[in-house]
Amino acid sequence: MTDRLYPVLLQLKNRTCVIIGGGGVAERKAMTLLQTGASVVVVSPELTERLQDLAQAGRIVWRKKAFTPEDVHGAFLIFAATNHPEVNLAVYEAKESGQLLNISDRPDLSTFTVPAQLHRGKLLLTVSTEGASPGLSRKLIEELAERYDEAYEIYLDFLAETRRLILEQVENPKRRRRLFRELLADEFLLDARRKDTDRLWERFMKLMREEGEEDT
Ligand SMILES: C[C@@]1(CC(=O)O)c2cc3[nH]c(cc4nc(cc5[nH]c(cc(n2)[C@H]1CCC(=O)O)[C@@](C)(CC(=O)O)[C@@H]5CCC(=O)O)C(CC(=O)O)=C4CCC(=O)O)c(CCC(=O)O)c3CC(=O)O
Ligand SMILES: NC(=O)C1=CN([C@@H]2O[C@H](COP(=O)(O)OP(=O)(O)OC[C@H]3O[C@@H](n4cnc5c(N)ncnc54)[C@H](O)[C@@H]3O)[C@@H](O)[C@H]2O)C=CC1
Repeated sequence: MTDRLYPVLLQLKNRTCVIIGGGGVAERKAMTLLQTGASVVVVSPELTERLQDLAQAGRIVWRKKAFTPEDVHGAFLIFAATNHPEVNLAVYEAKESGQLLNISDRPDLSTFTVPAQLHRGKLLLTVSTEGASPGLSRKLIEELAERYDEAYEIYLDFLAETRRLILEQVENPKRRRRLFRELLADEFLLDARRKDTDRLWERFMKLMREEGEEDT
């Protein structure tokens, strides 16, 4: 296997992301980009209603025009999402070296494709089929959404916080590892599901006490 795609998670805060096209696909990309804190620019003579609202509210910048090569200037990520394959190819030609480009109808020419995604607080699940079936990616994410419910948001916040405390307070590496592993026991998730944060923290304190005793 030497043609695999490599998954990465990009930090986009305040980075300029330029979307060429203002239809349904552009809208979907804009919505997920906005959640990252990216600066979103949309180049298109027309926009969907939702994109128009975002432009009006100042959440995206709208360049109301047909694409010209200088539109990609300064972009960290570029999305070519017009309904004209020749325009999407012109974006490909305009791309400067080092810029990352997604072309909605040409995964073969794209530097990256976008997976289907599910966020549960700090937990992110993604599914990709290397372009074989975006519909299947979406379907699998819907299945995962049932299994990995909203409780994971509370659970991940708890794991993040306890991890911080353990790294701060527990020096013995063996003990640390044991604690991290024990925090993955089902009962913590079940408490999170009951939204019982008091109980979660009681359990954690008990665990810390017991672990401390084992070492002495
Ligand atoms: C290669 C890729 C490039 C990219 O966009 O990055 C690409 C390409 C294409 N998509 C097409 C169609 C559809 N795309 C979706 C949905 C999504 N498409 C997404 C990603 C990707 N789509 C990348 C690969 C991802 C992977 O590997 O799995 C998702 C996951 C993420 C996102 O877009 O944000 C998002 C889930 C949204 C969600 O979770 O809600 C649906 C279903 C729906 O809308 O319900 C359909 C109709 C059903 C079908 O066709 O299967 C077509 C044919 C267009 C035509 O008919 O002409 C092409 C072009 C081609 O295949 O060449
Ligand atoms: N990646 C994906 O998930 C999917 C990809 N597709 C592909 O994505 C493309 C776009 O799909 P939709 O958003 O549904 O199309 P759409 O027809 O709803 O929107 C196209 C947009 O492109 C704009 N546009 C047209 N010419 C332009 C130009 N010269 N410069 C700038 N903007 C221009 C139009 O104003 C319109 O806003 C199609 O090629 C389709 O094959 C379709 C469905 C899903």
